[in-house]
This record gives sequence, structure tokens and C-alpha cells, in this order.
Amino acid sequence: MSTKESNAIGVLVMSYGTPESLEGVEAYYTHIRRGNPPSAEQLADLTARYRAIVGGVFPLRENTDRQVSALQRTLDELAGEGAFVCYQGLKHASPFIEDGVAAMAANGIKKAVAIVLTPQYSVMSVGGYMKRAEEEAAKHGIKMQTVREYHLHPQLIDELSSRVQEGLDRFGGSREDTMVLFSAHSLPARIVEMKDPYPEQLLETSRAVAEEAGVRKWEFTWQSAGQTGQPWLGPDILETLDRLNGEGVKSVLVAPVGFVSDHLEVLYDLDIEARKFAEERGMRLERIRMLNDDAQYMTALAESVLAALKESE
Ligand SMILES: CC1=C(CCC(=O)O)c2cc3nc(cc4[nH]c(cc5[nH]c(cc1n2)c(C)c5CCC(=O)O)c(CCC(=O)O)c4C)C(CCC(=O)O)=C3C
Ligand SMILES: [Fe+2]
Repeated sequence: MSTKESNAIGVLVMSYGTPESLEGVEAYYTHIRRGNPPSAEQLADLTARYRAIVGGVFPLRENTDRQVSALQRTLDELAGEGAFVCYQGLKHASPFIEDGVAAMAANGIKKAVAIVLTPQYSVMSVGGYMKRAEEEAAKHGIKMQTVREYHLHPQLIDELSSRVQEGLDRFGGSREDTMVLFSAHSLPARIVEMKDPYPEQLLETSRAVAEEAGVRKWEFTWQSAGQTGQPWLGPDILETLDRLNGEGVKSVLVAPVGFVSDHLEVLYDLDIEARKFAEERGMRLERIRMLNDDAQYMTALAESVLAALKESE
């Protein structure tokens, strides 16, 4: 290959990926299931959930594009135009993680930083993204640094706590009685024996946000567990809501701090499923606005990229 060398530093911005159309749900689901096609029933169920949240474009598709452009602009401002070039790499959809790294290589990039659009580290989630990125980088002779986590970055905590306060304001007179439920995607329970930092990091984010927002009434709960026959981390948000209802809690603000974007787990699992469950019990459920391409979130990402580079010097 006669690649031109580039002095720019590549930034591999990784996200989960989403289908491009309802027809694309099957291929996407098959990829998540490591090549095993879903049953007709599983496919119909997932397609119905997407249909409920999709108005034309799949929201995560647009959100990821916007996040990558916004991070590019933020890095341009912080480090000067041309210093960094952002590439997108998705776990389960095109452009895949490997495509992003190959695109860097084609542009002559020799040095890169990889970051995932989720703040907390888990071997099963972020670890999987990083393994694929690093293996592909090695193939192309790209030296790659990784941002493992940024779950306590001050700008992240600050923005999340503003959003918690804004969410609480919606409750007016019942603000003080509102329970803040921090949540994240559940994982198979065996990660606990693996000493995975994921549960602890999620608690650290939650505690820091609660402290900055001055929230005393809060809990952490899991959501969106899979059905694999094996145990997943609990309690699930629906169990938590049921218990809180029994304790007389009438208003709940969900803060899904393990996610950053409007997507299925937020727009369906929380806004449709959990809200309905709460309303059936006479409870009011609201959710904080997601970060998406928020400026403070972008600064947290950009500073984490710069810090990873500095550490490697
Ligand atoms: C930790 C974690 C995050 C957060 C960190 C990160 O962002 O990476 C996350 C995010 C997301 N998960 C997403 C979608 C799905 N995840 C599934 C299944 C699974 N997720 C898992 C874990 C996680 N998932 C796991 C262990 C499985 C079981 C199969 C496996 O072992 O891999 C399934 C299959 C069907 C179902 O179970 O519902 C779907 C459709 C979308 C896109 C939504 C959209 O398109 O709008 C997003 C952002
Ligand atoms: Fe998932």
C-alpha cells in the first residue's frame, strides 16, 4: 500500500450501532447474537419495539452521526483544526469498528485514540469494543491508546446533575418527595465474579451526580436485561418500581446514566414500558433528557482523549 503518512491523530468514536431500516433489524439482531439468527418470535418482538420508537430515521443512527461531528468540532477548538480526525466505528452495524480503523489506515494515520460513547467500563461492553479496535489497529501498524472510562469526568457529572435538577423541577410541589432512580443496562450476573468494575463505576457516577444535584432520595437499579436463561444483574427497574409503589412513592425521575443517547433502551424500555408500568400503579415517571451531542459531554470526551494521549507520551 502506498499510503501517505498523516501527522493527524485519529480518534475512533465507538458506539453500539442500530439498524438502518425495519428490514435491517434481522441482520442487526443476528450480529448481536454472534451470527445466530433470532427466532421468528424474537425478531417480531424486536421489530415491534423499533416500530414503536422509529419515525423514519432510527434515532441512534442520527445521534451517533451528530456526536461524532460535535466531537470533531470540539477537538478542533481545543487542539486546532487538523490535529485530530474523528472516525466512527460501530459494534453491531456499519461502519463497523474495523471499518473505522481501516479508514484511518487508508488516510495514513499512524497514531490514534479509541473512545466509546458510554461512560463506565465493563469487560463485556467497553472491553469488547476495545479488543476489536486494538486488534484491527495492530494489523495496520497504528499505535492506539484507549480511554477506558470517563464516568467521573467533572463536565459529565455537572451536565448530568443539571439534567436531574431540571427533571425534578417538572414535579413542582412533589419535587422533594421524588425518588431519583439511576439506571443502566444490566449484564449477566457472572461479571461480578470476574471483579468487573461496571457496577461500582455506575454507583460512583450516580453518587457524584446525586451529590452535585443535592439529591438525597435516590437508588440505583438495572434495566433492559436479556433473556438468556442465565441470571442477569438485578433488581430490574420494574421490580424496583413495584417495591417503591408498595412503599408509597408516587413520583420517580429516571436518570439512565449508563447511556448517553436517545435509543431503544431509553425510548422504549423506559419511556414506554417502565412509564406504563408506573402509571398503572398510579405513579408518575419522568426521565432526564439524554446527553446526545451536548457541549459539556463533548468537552468531557475531548478532554479524555487528550488525557489518554498525554499519558502515552
Ligand atoms: C452494556 C450494554 C449497553 C450499554 C453500553 C453500550 O452502549 O455499548 C448496551 C447498549 C445498547 N444495546 C442496544 C440494543 C440491543 N442490545 C441487545 C442485547 C444485549 N445488550 C447487551 C449489553 C449492552 N447493550 C447485552 C449483554 C445483550 C445480550 C446479547 C449480547 O451478549 O450481546 C439487543 C438484542 C435484543 C434485546 O435483548 O433486546 C439489542 C437490540 C442498543 C441500540 C439501541 C437502538 O438501536 O436504538 C444500545 C445503545
Ligand atoms: Fe444492548
